[in-house]
Amino acid sequence: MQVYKFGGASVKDASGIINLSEIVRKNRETPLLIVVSAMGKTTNALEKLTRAYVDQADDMQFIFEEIKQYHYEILHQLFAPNHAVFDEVENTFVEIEWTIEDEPHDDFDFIYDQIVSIGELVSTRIVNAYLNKAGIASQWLDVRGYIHTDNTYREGKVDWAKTKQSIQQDVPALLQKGVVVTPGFLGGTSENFTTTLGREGSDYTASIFAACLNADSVTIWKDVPGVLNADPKLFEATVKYDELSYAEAIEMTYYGASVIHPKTIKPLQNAKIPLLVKPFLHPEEPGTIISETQHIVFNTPVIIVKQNQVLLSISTKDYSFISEDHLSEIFGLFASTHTKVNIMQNSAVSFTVCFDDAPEKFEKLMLGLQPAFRVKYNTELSLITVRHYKQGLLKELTTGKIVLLEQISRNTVQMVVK
Ligand SMILES: Nc1ncnc2c1ncn2[C@@H]1O[C@H](COP(=O)(O)OP(=O)(O)O)[C@@H](O)[C@H]1O
Ligand SMILES: N[C@@H](CC(=O)OP(=O)(O)O)C(=O)O
Repeated sequence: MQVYKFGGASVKDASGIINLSEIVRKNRETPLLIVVSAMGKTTNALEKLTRAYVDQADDMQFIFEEIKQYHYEILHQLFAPNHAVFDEVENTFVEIEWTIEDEPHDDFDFIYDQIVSIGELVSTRIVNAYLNKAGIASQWLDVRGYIHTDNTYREGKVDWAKTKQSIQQDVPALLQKGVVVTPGFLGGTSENFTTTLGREGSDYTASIFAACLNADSVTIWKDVPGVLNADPKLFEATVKYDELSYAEAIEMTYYGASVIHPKTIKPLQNAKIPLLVKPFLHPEEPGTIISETQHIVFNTPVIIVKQNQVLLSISTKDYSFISEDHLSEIFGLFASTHTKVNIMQNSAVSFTVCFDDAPEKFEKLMLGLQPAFRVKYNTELSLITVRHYKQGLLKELTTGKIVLLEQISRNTVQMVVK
């Protein structure tokens, strides 16, 4: 069997959904499970709605209406007005209505998951209905009953044993009857609440199903020809890799190559399942294949840029050395605020650390650090990582920029620049 994953960009409008159905139609020789993300930028819009609800902002209803309108316009282009999918979508939106009618309570992350998950619940119902309308037998699977997580809302941790058991129990039989369509990005707790797996987590969903079902391959359909040596939105001349090893792909995603979610590779590597990254607009092209292969010579360096970074310098107040005890206290705060360290460096009296700017986490971090340490920080920075680097390229990348921190190893250079 195979797993396909279609991201937001591929289902952003009616023609995207028609294109998806054509890709599926041409590839139905083996059983197929399809993971779909929210349409276009719906998750961003639902995040805005969650914020507006928690703040009880005046524009809350307006934001919600815009989200509904966007989906209904697409529905009208794909279905006759009396089609049953209209009720299915309406009923899903009603779940948000019920949530936002009540006063918001304290647990922002819980509220976030209950509202933001609607994006995938709606998109998959639309895709499933369209496949059936196009003559491709398809069933909708509620992923929340199959990917079991703990209750770490916004970053659900998968209970692999339970997940494997549920998926293996039901999904193979469903796949015999036709295509199975399921939401990406979501899981469910033992109390039947919805969780999300972290932003852009639908790639990970595809990888979880593939590992549990021992799939022949996973294909993620993207708006790019495959994995490129850099983000084409930031660099003009990019080169596609025909082939990558799991090891290289896991490094690239760890450093921030957003084309694949960082958690995607491990389950596939463990089960030796190849991952294909292919262009949804040119499905006949080979894209990039990521597999066990070892012997790839990198003539083209990989460039990864993470924007919106903070560089925080933490020093003792009395010029005493930064000790292991200090580091343990500092790391404790990073762990408790769920702040992932992207790069770090220490000197005698200071410890410097770079991470993604997330205002709520940053505020909590500062509150924890300020009583014991002196802290200075810079924001709006970029973290540039170059793998398989060449000296000339590093110069080119930093021309006109101030390098605030640099780290070099045999294969990788990382620079925090302003
Ligand atoms: N190394 C890279 N190769 C290809 N695309 C990249 C790379 N790094 C970043 N990207 C970006 O990833 C985007 C595709 O990922 P994403 O927007 O998450 O797709 P989807 O919404 O379909 O999951 C591309 O449009 C591109 O801008
Ligand atoms: N819709 C979610 C999950 C996801 O993976 O989306 P996409 O496949 O469009 O990156 C998000 O935007 O975070």
